[in-house]
Amino acid sequence: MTDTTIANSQYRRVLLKVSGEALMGQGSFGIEPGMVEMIADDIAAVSRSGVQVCLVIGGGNIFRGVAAAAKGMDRTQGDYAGMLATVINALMMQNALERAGIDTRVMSAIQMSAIAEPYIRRRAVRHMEKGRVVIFAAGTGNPFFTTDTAAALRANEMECDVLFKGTQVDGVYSADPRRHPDAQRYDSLSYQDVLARQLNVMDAAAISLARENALPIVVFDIHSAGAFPKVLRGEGRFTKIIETK
Ligand SMILES: Nc1ncnc2c1ncn2[C@@H]1O[C@H](COP(=O)(O)OP(=O)(O)OP(=O)(O)O)[C@@H](O)[C@H]1O
Ligand SMILES: O=c1ccn([C@@H]2O[C@H](COP(=O)(O)O)[C@@H](O)[C@H]2O)c(=O)[nH]1
Repeated sequence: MTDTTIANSQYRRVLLKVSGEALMGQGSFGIEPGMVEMIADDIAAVSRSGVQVCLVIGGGNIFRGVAAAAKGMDRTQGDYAGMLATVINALMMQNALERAGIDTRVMSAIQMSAIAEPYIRRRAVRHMEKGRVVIFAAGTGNPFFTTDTAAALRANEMECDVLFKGTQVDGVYSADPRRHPDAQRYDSLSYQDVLARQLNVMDAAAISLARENALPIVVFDIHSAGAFPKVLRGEGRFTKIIETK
């Protein structure tokens, strides 16, 4: 069934960055299938409304190169392992979306022809025009980056209207709210504010890439059912990062 309130949304094409960590649900590692299903149902509702959707999924629930490097692993090798973690998450999400009746394609930045299409920009656009949800896997394909940067990069390439970052927190705060419970949440901020105040909700490369194309970023908490359709309608708590004159 089409949600007409979403169908009337201001957005034509959007990229949702799904936190890898969110897929853990109540756990502390890996994937809780119920959580993937819940997020997939939300994505399905938005896709059915006619908004074109593409996804980048993090890998922090499985592997982060920087954490492995802190324990002595070669950073580059660790980053490749992290990118493979995002492929696992992408396949899980593809399966959940298909069970929800949504056509999907996984496109990987690292060639893996048995399980995913190679990333080709024009093909990705075409898939979305046909109503398929495209899941971009393996980040940028390069070490020393994150999936936030991959999300900003693909959102620019796909000419998305907005990048939604669905994460653990309900917006950008004056300091990390997990460590500073008294931190203040912002309703909106400029790219420059985020960079200058070192508000580490996203890495600087991602913010800079978004600023290049004046791509708005909306940070919201993805942990509850209906969170994605709700933020798309401009409801609930979130922070918008935009260019301010
Ligand atoms: N100023 C800030 N405002 C909001 N969150 C912040 C801030 N500084 C740091 N954070 C932290 O940033 C985290 C979100 O970014 P992070 O890259 O860790 O996760 P993610 O991208 O959602 O997950 P993954 O890397 O698994 O995909 C939040 O959980 C929060 O603790
Ligand atoms: O372009 C990229 C994207 C990711 N990585 C590595 O993968 C992990 C998981 O991604 P998160 O953004 O942390 O969820 C990341 O820590 C990197 O190790 C990468 O190298 N390049």
